[in-house]
Amino acid sequence: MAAAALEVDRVRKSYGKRRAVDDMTFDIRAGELFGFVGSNGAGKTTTMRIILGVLTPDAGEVRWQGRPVDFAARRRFGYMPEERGLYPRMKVAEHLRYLGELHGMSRAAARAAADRWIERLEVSSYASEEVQNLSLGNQQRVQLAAALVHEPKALVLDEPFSGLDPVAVDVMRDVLAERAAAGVPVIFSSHQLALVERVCHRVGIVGSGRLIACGTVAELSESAERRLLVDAPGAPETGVHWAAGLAGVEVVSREGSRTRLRLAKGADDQQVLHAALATGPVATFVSERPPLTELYRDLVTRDEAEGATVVGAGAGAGAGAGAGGGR
Ligand SMILES: Nc1ncnc2c1ncn2[C@@H]1O[C@H](COP(=O)(O)OP(=O)(O)OP(=O)(O)O)[C@@H](O)[C@H]1O
Repeated sequence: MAAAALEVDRVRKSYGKRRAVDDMTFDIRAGELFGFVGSNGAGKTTTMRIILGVLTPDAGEVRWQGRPVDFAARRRFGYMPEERGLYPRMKVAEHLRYLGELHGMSRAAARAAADRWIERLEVSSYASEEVQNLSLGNQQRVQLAAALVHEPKALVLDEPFSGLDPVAVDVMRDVLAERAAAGVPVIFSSHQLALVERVCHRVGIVGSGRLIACGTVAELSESAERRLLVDAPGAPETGVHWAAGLAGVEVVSREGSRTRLRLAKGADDQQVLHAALATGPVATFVSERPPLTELYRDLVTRDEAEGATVVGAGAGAGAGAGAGGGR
């Protein structure tokens, strides 16, 4: 297990009376793709701006490799802001070279890096165009190149996938996975939960400024209601279902002899098996993991109903929370 590279420790930020980020604690490990998800206004952008030092927290701190993040460390981070931040009238290649030099690269190194990323992100045909003449999706590819050009040690990306076509999504995903594989901790926010589930090692779910859950999707699903898929070919396909009336068991869907069931916490799956066997042989009896989209809905709804409950590995833990979260 890689050690925490970037730690967000009990960070708070208010705008006037509104608490935008409240006691936010999590870490991102070297080589990890960390998905940062949550409803609109939950506090993701504010947290990422604090990581980058664009905003100062009211309390708490951000650490890089165990030390409070300072200007020198931040200079080595790559950032893709939500509002994007390219100069519209600058030419693509020129812009990337300029940003490389701004981050301390030599002219030759900045030129080589700009050329490399232009090619990797498939915007070569626009290298001499002004940024403003590119489509929004292509501007976004350039924006990613801008975050990468100085070979950052950590990547913080605010909704990098929004508005991209499917091919561009694949390019973006591959580049982020490559960077992570090279040891770079990568955090990105997104509302595309299926994508987050596919690409991220761990996920942090934010609700009302707090981290309400954090871990691998498998870990997050441990706190959710269990699902079973049961195929009982001998059971009648119409009429009262064989699982109806079992304590804590809900029939979610029914397709021929196959049934999907939801089990409340503490419900006994053996009683389900007995009931299924009572109809004849059982062809399938497997636990299913709900997709992140459903886990997210359950966790956010539960959090809103219960208040400050924190679930999952590392969520809300104290400084240096490196607990749990295997891949
Ligand atoms: N400059 C600001 N002044 C006042 N309130 C702000 C400011 N920036 C953010 N907020 C408030 O802070 C809260 C968190 O906003 P933030 O942009 O961090 O959310 P988010 O999770 O990134 O949302 P989204 O998914 O919509 O981008 C919101 O209630 C927002 O209205």
